[in-house]
Amino acid sequence: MSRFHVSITPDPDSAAGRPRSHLDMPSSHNKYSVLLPTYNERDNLPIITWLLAKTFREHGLDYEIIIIDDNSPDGTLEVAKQLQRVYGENHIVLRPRAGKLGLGTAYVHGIQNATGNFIIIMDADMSHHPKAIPAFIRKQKERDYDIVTGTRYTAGGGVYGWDLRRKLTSRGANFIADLLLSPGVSDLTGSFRLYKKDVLHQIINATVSKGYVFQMEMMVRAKQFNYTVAEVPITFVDRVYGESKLGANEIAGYLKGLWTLFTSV
Ligand SMILES: Nc1nc2c(ncn2[C@@H]2O[C@H](COP(=O)(O)OP(=O)(O)O[C@H]3O[C@H](CO)[C@@H](O)[C@H](O)[C@@H]3O)[C@@H](O)[C@H]2O)c(=O)[nH]1
Repeated sequence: MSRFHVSITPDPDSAAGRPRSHLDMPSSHNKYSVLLPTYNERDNLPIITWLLAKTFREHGLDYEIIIIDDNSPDGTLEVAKQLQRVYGENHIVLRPRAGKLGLGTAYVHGIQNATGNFIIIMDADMSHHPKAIPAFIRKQKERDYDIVTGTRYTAGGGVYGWDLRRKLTSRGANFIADLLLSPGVSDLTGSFRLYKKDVLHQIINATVSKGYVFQMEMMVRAKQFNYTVAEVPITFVDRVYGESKLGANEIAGYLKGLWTLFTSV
């Protein structure tokens, strides 16, 4: 007898009598482009890529993963190239840059060659789990929302693994942004979001910030353009491998960007 035991878990969708996904139809022609900005994510990239591919495949969804690496010294790009060989060029697209140019411009760079009609933006460090993506897509389809944004700060959402300083920084950044600009979203600094591509194009063209404040400004612009925004609770789990790039410079840049927006919008 084999020493290996294979356990087959019933598909929750078919168990519930739902159609076997394409995420509950009807627009199965949709394609999802995931933008993954990376800086020193060598250890995280294979895991997140595998989980993304698994999630999309299980639901019969068309997808591509666009990796925007800023010449990471840890060799992230080499890992990305290997993953491209495994998953294929149609599923892994490489959009490297010559140096560390910040998160905001990484998204702009990534979207330029995206072929999906929907764009998903998320971190590559496993703090955003791909298993939440079906909930984003279902929510989008509910009322054909322009944007679905993940929120840590609502019932069902949460943050794990941060120390008190980091929690206060995040809460403080949200509180100040909400006070000054009130874009009507409960998690302004989160970066796990689904956009219609045309919507994201217009928002990005109007967005002037660089770095981490970019996420917050995008919600301000969405409100200006009257786009419909829905929220999905997410659990943010602090990275296990590698380090956060959110240092004092990024925090100062955030506050400066916030003030510039407040005085100009
Ligand atoms: N290409 C590129 N990628 C970058 C850069 N800086 C960061 N990244 C990538 O952007 C993602 C998030 O960066 P982290 O530095 O790990 O962010 P964090 O501290 O976990 O911050 C999280 O919380 C912030 C506050 O709530 C969020 O604003 C942020 O987006 C993120 O979700 C990771 O995939 C990281 O590799 C950069 O300059 N260039």
